[in-house]
Amino acid sequence: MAKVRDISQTLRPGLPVWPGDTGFAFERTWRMEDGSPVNVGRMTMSTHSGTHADAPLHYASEGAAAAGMSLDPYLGRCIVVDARGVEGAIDIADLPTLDYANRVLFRTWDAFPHDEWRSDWLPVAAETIEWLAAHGVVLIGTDAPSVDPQESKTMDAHLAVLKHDMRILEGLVLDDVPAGHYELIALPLKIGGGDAGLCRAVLRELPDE
Ligand SMILES: Nc1ccccc1C(=O)C[C@H](N)C(=O)O
Ligand SMILES: [Zn+2]
Ligand SMILES: [Zn+2]
Repeated sequence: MAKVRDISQTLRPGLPVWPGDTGFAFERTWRMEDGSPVNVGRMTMSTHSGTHADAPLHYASEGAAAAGMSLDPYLGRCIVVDARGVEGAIDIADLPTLDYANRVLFRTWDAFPHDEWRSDWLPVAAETIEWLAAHGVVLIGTDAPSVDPQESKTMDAHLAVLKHDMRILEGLVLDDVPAGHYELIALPLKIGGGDAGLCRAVLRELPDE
């Protein structure tokens, strides 16, 4: 049985979220201790909480919503790239050989900041996204909260993704994942009108080549 690595954040009260965005809340609305036959809960959260897939609607008013996105980009062979130590932004020079992988996941944190909001993440340069698109890449993932810097107003990386109709995963947890090739499985929730889709993202080890 091929090893499966969970690369998803745990959604929980206190989950660090984008400054000013909706915090994660969970409450039980039906309780067995109150005589209900079952326990049922209710969640309140931002669409961009935790590990998620941006929908094109997030960065383009006419873009596809989460429920309407093809699942193909979120299933298949990928390469995990260790980008730790890169200064400024992930540039083309920081890329390894991308043989046999049209999905690229970037690890940027030494240790994923599970308990604090960090705004100093490593973004992906728009030129890098253009280069990746030219080499057949259909999905870019990162352990950062965004492919653009927090203060970006021009959203250059997202707009490069839009131009080539690529897809994005953000908020991955790659601390325990060695660089290399894996099978990615990260299906976004089918949210009608959603600007993003929460994912349970995993990597499955590939058979020895
Ligand atoms: N929650 C937000 C509120 C306002 C502005 C951005 C966000 C984001 O989460 C960024 C998003 N994850 C992105 O795709 O870059
Ligand atoms: Zn997002
Ligand atoms: Zn994004």
